[in-house]
Amino acid sequence: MTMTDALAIEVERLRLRYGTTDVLHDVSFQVRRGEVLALLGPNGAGKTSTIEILEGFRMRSAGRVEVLGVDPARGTEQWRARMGIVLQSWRDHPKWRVRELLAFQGSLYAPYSTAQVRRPWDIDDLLAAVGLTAQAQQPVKVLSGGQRRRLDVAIGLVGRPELVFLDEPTTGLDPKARRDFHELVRRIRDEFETTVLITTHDLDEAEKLADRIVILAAGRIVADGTSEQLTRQIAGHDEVRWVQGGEHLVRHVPDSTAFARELFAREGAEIHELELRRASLEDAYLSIVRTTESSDGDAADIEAQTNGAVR
Ligand SMILES: Nc1ncnc2c1ncn2[C@@H]1O[C@H](COP(=O)(O)OP(=O)(O)OP(=O)(O)O)[C@@H](O)[C@H]1O
Repeated sequence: MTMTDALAIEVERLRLRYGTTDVLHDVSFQVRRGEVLALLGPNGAGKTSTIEILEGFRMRSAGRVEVLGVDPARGTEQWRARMGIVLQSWRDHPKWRVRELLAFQGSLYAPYSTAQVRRPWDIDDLLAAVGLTAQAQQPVKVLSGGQRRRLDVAIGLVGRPELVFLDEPTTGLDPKARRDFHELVRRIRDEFETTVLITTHDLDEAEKLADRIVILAAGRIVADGTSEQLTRQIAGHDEVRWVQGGEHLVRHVPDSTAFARELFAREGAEIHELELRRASLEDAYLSIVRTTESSDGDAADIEAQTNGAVR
């Protein structure tokens, strides 16, 4: 296997311009096969535009892009059959019954079945995996919002994709459905080594699911690393609270456990109501995005921050 075979996605100095506005500026990142990558960023950062370029739905202005070894601008039907896509917006198939729609969508992938990957996914198994067995015979139009979202996910997975794009897949799902969905993503990664690129505004979800996180802000990559690496990047954001001599005290420190140990060694029995709060991915995300926004879009500043980001 060459280095390129080990990568599902390679993006190098990608640029996108709408009219006179640059939306993506020299975006570079890679996704390894079998990896779950979360693409995070504020509204309007350029996540959907990036994904649409990778899917072959939008032309780039400059840069090099390879998805499953192919330039998406020249992607064939055979290449497309190896990918699954779950878009933000609903598809309109109101009269179809759930099982019938999935079976039809699945049949489109049958010609692309290989000895290694049997396509499509067994429909009853897939219905069970997304929690729609009870709705199998219902028309799509009577599904609730969350059930409809599960069906969107099932449509994205029915072709047993090597790579799946999930654009905010859990919006509108209840907590149980969200947890089931997380299990499903782990299952397709572990059992089928599916590569997953997910966009989400739910940082807890990104932390739980993603092997790696890329943050896009104002069309630039401002961080790229594991959740732990990103969180460590904002060292000094752990919070320690305690009561001593009737006084409520708060400190922000790089390592709350080490600080508490030292505090106890020094003050011992004087310490009451000790609380430690570790910096979360959300703290890291907000800090990274805030720094980017406060630099007022100055390219030189952003370049300097990007060089300092975890890579
Ligand atoms: N067809 C278009 N013509 C002009 N500008 C566009 C077009 N599509 C998107 N944009 C602009 O490009 C920028 C990036 O949009 P994009 O939809 O990629 O962001 P996003 O990160 O996916 O946002 P969200 O989190 O809100 O979905 C935005 O400023 C948007 O207004």
